[in-house]
Amino acid sequence: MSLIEANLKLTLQDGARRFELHLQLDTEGPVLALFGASGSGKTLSLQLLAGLRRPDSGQLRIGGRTLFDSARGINLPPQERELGYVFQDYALFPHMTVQQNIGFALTRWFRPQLKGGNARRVGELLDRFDLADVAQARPADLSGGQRQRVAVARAIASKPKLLLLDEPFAALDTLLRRELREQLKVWQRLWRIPMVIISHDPEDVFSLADQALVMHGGHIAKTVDLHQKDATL
Ligand SMILES: Nc1ncnc2c1ncn2[C@@H]1O[C@H](COP(=O)(O)OP(=O)(O)OP(=O)(O)O)[C@@H](O)[C@H]1O
Repeated sequence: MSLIEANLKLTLQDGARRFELHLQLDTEGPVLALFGASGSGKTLSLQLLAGLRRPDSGQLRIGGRTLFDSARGINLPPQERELGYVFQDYALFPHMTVQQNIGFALTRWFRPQLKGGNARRVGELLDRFDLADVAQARPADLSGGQRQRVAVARAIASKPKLLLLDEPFAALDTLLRRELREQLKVWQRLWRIPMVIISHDPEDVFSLADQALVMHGGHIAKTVDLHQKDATL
């Protein structure tokens, strides 16, 4: 079965500036890289998948489930899409501790305490992501690498069907980048969560993904099977 089946259109207009996005893909993943020049439409594409922006028209199915279909009037809100999102700047809640950030999706405003299986899940993530020592710290008191690990742990806490990562290594130096890339690979294998990763870095693409979607001017200009020996982007 396809992981993502999308045929989505969106036109953005701001004065004389106009951008037409047409995201058309049918892929099994499990790890996809969205690669392309700045302004080619990568972040917009991720926002359409996540439901953070509404396409003008089209259909979207993830794991066989229809999330959007303009003809049938279907548009599931982000919280019902069962997706995890790691934002470029991580977007951690500054007033919450690491533990509360990770547990956020598992709690409700009227019942903020983590109980039973959810508490165990957060404990497991704190250990796995090497964050147990900083569980009670707030994001401002963490290193860049720790913040990134909190963002990934928070995004997978509720066992999403697909994890979306927007430039997850952009804010990190080269050494840390390499280390976290290897970690992400290990986590992906461990939890078997399909992923879509935006990156400018061919090294990320080749080491993490099964398939690269090369975006250009708002559409997918080519799809590259990265398991081919002579694959080029
Ligand atoms: N309201 C708008 N009106 C017109 N064009 C817009 C509007 N908002 C965004 N755009 C354009 O949409 C394009 C795609 O933006 P997007 O953020 O998806 O690019 P990107 O590929 O993620 O770039 P980067 O790698 O720099 O993050 C950009 O060229 C941007 O200028």
